[in-house]
Amino acid sequence: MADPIIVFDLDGTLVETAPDLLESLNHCLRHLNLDVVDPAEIRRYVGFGGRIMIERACVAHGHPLKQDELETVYQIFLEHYEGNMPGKSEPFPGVLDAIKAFHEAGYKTAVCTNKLEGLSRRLLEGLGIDHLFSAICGADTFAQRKPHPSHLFGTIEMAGGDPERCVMVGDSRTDIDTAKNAGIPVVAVDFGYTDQPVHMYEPSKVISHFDELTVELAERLIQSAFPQTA
Ligand SMILES: O=C(O)COP(=O)(O)O
Ligand SMILES: [Mg+2]
Repeated sequence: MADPIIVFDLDGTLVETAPDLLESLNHCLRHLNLDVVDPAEIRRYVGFGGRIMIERACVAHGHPLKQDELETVYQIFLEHYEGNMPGKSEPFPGVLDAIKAFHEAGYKTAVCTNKLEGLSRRLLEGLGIDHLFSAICGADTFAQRKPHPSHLFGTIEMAGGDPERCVMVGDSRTDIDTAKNAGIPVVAVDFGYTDQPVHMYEPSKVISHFDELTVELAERLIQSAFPQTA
């Protein structure tokens, strides 16, 4: 039988990656002779993958990129980002304790991210935490990416999880929309990367620290989303 499962977004939810994304994005902006982005600004551009982050930053800095220029800059970004991994990135406070408590309660955990799968694996391996996840699924793992629900459903299936005993945890509108599109309850962290405060996107619950992400909370959310599974 499939196990209950918690599916985590990566950037801004599981791992604080902004300092390294910032360095690699600014490496690209310098290459284009554009002004660099500051730590607060980059938080508005993350959530849809690296290409869109670069695109948004360049538009904001008065230099919209043509498709071929974007591809070139994206390759520069990937090379720089991958070459510096795991850099200053680290898991958010309390998340590893929360994962441990879920494992002890019989839950699986998995990652569903709009980062490329290879980069995601490399980052989690670099941090020594890849073994915690039964599946690590990126923007290029399936035909569709978040906010398409098949990215989340595919992750759950690959992990051996039960889609009717699942909670998604994310930091952005993309994650909240993904979970809603899949009919799965979603916990939003309020310390990640988003253009608007996450409560505006009406997740099932907002938390400010992972000590609030308890097995009891997950069970309550699952029970109200899927009363028949209780
Ligand atoms: O890198 C991004 O833009 C998004 O990554 P995430 O889906 O893990 O937040
Ligand atoms: Mg995120």
